[in-house]
Amino acid sequence: MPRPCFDPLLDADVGDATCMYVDEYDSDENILESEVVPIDVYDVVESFHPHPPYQYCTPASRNENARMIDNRECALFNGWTISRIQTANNFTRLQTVRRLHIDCGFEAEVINNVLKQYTVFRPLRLSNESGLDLPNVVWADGPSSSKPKLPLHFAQEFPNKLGDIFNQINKGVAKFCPNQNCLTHNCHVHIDQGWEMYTPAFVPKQPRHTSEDLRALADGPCGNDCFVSSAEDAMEDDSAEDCFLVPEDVVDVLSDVLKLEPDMLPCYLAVICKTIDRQNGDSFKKMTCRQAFVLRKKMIGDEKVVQELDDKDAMQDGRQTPVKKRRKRKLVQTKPKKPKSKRKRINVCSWESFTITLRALRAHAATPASASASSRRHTASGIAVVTITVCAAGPGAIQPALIIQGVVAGGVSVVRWGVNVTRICAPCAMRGMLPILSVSVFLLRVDTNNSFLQEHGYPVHERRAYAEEIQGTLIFFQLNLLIKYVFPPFMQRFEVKEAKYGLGAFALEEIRKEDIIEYVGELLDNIEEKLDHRAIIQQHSDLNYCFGMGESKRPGKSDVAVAGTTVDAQWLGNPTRFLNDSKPRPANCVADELVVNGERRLLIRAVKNVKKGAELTLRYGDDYWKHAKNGGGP
Ligand SMILES: C[S@@+](CC[C@H](N)C(=O)[O-])C[C@H]1O[C@@H](n2cnc3c(N)ncnc32)[C@H](O)[C@@H]1O
Repeated sequence: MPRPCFDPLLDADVGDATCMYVDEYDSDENILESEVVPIDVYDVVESFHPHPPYQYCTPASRNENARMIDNRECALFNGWTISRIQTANNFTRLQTVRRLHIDCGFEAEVINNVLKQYTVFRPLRLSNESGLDLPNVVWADGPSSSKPKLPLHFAQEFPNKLGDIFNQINKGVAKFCPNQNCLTHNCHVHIDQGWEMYTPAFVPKQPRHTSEDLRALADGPCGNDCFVSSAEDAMEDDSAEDCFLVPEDVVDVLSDVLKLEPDMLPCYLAVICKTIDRQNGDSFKKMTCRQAFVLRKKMIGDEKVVQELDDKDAMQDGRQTPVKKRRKRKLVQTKPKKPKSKRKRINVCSWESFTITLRALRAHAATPASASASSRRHTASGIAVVTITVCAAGPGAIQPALIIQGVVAGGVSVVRWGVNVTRICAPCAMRGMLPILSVSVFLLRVDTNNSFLQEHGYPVHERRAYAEEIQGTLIFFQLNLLIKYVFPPFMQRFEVKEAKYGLGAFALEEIRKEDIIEYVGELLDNIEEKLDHRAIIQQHSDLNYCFGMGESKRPGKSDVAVAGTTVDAQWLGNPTRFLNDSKPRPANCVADELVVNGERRLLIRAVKNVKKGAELTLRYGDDYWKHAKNGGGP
């Protein structure tokens, strides 16, 4: 029955059309309470189709994957802009259309047909709630056929011991969200869809080589006390007394590393253990390759290796060819090899663009233990355990193709990446997919004697807090890099190398005026909270990668406690983090702030042509240096 409707705002009876009755009933269906709620009514045109609701996983660093597509890569839509990129809106629209074409694979003609009805194509994204179907956006009504679900068998259960290195690593790995737009571990969208355990957990590797195999594998001794040159003493290795001189904490590190890389050459093991800098009156300076060799032998046990390999053979024989004769292994003492000239040490990665990332990793591993940018290559006491997940990814495709794991010790990489990444990317490209390299990095700080804290005189409470955080604890961070056509255009054009002030970014080819690259990093929501321990590291290392947005667009200006106003490239970033201050000369780049798809982003834009080999620079501004003078850090 129609009831009169009184709008308290209008103080008038407005009839039935603009209000709704909300009634509460008792169990006998009598109205207990009735409320009249005014409602807004809009005329809906027949052609209106509301955009279906969708959800993003909310990334911690939403701008991480925003590769800007320039007109050389995609010139198709240039005519669509009113003028050259001048305004944030124009820019956003152009980027959006280019992504539709390049990243999402829509034909230019299809996009054109949809958009040509607009004189100037209208913003494709009007607000946070409406807009564009970007790749990897998870739709509320479930993934469409073009967005394959991650198979559930990726979920793995594994036993964990508290305090064990694998426990620590796996805690971080378990909830890593595979979405390239998402850097959140506990991303509820993916977890809701049963993707919690996307990344295979770290499990201890089984050794495949006996000690003597390792001697045979080494190309030659790396120095006088190398385990290879001491092969003649091999028989006495078991009772080698100098191994008892290795302190317990160093032995613990060795034992942890052996769980990750049981077949690592003792010379590399020694490098890692050497990074534990014991000053304060302790006589132990470094582990020798021979000590590492003997300790490995004691920990792993050659008989166990042989037994396990035989068991594995037996299992395979049982499964595949019952009649196949089992190959018996024997423990043999190999003859010592003739020492060759000094072995060429480590060739980590021949894939140049990836080396940049590795360099950054090494810097991370080393930073807290070093006093300045220039010395950090030499003083290092960290181990980074690196997982690289290579995903074959097209629109929405998120299946990891390969996982590479390894260890990077501060200053020295001890991983030999067994896989040429281009090989993996090639088939993706052939299938018309965009190869995406997604990198997760786990940095394990090993600073068991707090030496750097003591050295730098932190007050006791801070020391404890900091030590708790880093000592034997996993500092977990991830990098998601979108790599297209194997070499990402921006990485190809930059080179990070030694500059006047630490590392700097140098042009590998001429960079033209108005060329752009995004400054990416973690988008910090609450500066005061999140910069807590960063401040210590920044102050200590004298390096600050925070870039303030809003009023100030300079690195280091990070004291604005407003959501999303600082991009911190300390742990996540691209080579723009290495742009140094041009002072006192004018800079060749400036930073622009843009709102792209409703999110604040920073672009570094060349303001003049930059010649090949020249350093790319910015003006940090006086505030930055005032800040640094007053104790550095944010
Ligand atoms: C955003 S980082 C730039 C990359 C840095 N050079 C590195 O090695 O990682 C900013 C830091 O670089 C150093 N820096 C950059 N420009 C400088 C300049 N003109 N003079 C002195 N130090 C500078 C300062 O330590 C500053 O905190």
